[in-house]
Amino acid sequence: MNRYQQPHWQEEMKLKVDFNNMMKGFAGPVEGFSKEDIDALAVKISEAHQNMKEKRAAGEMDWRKLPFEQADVIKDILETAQELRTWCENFVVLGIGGSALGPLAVQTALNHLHYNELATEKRGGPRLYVLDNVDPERVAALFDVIDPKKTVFNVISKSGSTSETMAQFMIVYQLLRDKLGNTYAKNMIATTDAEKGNLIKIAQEEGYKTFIIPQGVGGRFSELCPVGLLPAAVCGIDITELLAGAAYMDQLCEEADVYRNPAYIRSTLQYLAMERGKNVSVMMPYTDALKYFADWYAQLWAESLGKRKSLTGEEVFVGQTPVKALGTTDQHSQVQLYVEGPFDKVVTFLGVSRYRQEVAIPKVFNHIPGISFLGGHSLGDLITAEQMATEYALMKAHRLNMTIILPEINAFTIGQLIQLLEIETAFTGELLNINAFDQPGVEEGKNATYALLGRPGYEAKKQELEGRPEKKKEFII
Ligand SMILES: O=P(O)(O)OC[C@H]1O[C@H](O)[C@H](O)[C@@H](O)[C@@H]1O
Repeated sequence: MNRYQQPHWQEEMKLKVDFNNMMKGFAGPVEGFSKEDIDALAVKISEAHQNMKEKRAAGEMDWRKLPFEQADVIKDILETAQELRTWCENFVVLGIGGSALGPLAVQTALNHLHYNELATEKRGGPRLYVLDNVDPERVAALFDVIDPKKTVFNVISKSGSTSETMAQFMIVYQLLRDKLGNTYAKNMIATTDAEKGNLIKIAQEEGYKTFIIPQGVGGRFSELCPVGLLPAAVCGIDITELLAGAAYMDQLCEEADVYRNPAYIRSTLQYLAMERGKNVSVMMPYTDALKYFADWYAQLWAESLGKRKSLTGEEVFVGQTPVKALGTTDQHSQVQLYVEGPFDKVVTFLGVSRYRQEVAIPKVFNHIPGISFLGGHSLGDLITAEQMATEYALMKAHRLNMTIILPEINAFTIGQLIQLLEIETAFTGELLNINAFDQPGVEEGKNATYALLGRPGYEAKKQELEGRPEKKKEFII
């Protein structure tokens, strides 16, 4: 029996949403929304719920099945991870966007925060590197610090054709062949679509271990399939707990009543905020462990909701610009803007009730009142007080904000958070009447890259790129 079936564990580890001033009457002054505002959307909400059901039945949202229906895949992942942990010192993800941000977010949340700096015997597993760019300096620098023979490269691409990932793959392929000869395939794992793209074909021809990204699971919704589960398992994260947390949240989000469904209520409030011109959604965790969750959320929210056309073809130009912030760090950088700048933001804080480790501030310098008040508290007290103070400052300035509270950071709560934000994003897409699962704006850029690099068959596209220089610009200054 896994833990999501245990009621005490569920309740104790359940994520909570504090609406701060998003809802009138809950707390604080006036800016938030009333029950009447929400109830006025009752028809829309019930249609959106119905549409979600239909899409799920049609297999368009199979990421919701991931916490429940992958027993064979999980077995394969766990066995592979166990074998790799006996010899692999570095596990390198080659991927970008949805094929990189989830592994990075989960790793940072659930493994040691200075993980990659620890000696192997203390870590009890390989270092994880997520190479999500084609910056030549960064790629070259990786090869300075890893021994390719003791490294496994996990090339991840849903489409199997993303230029950045394929370029990285080609570089690693050559490197491994040069260093390891014909045995190189054991250092390569491919995670991709069962049919689409070049990667699956190469993987099969070259004999790589392969994991499949299921149909109906788009890149930015793929953390809980082998995309995220394999790197997590290899690095010692309890993926069963991660999935149990997601399953638990998924069940809570089956609820049709908006007031009882955590994803629907957050979606509805965001939708109302967008209607009032709140075009920016800030995600601000008060823990370094969730720093990269803000990056993962940024892609999820931006690509899913930033759309020109509605489902019925009208030009709507909707979406909310996601902003990544970190508490307390960005209190000293961005919060001035949030409190006094334009009234165009909704801030979501990610708070933690119990930090996994505490550090006491010693009672020293008692004769200096300006700092002696800190002595005797813990850093956990300080960061929590600063989070509450920022919520208060925003409320006082009538700025919309809400808080998702994790009882503590563990695989079960992280699984919940992933599922909550994915369902919230999909449901917001329904409220906005747009397709939350495509990204036509990005495809255009991908095609333009092919054209600029002269990929055969894209000459026609190249012609379309009016005004784009075909050669590197001569910079004048
Ligand atoms: O996983 P891949 O097919 O390589 O795609 C990687 C990324 O490519 C594009 O930028 C898409 O807009 C993203 O949604 C996707 O996550």
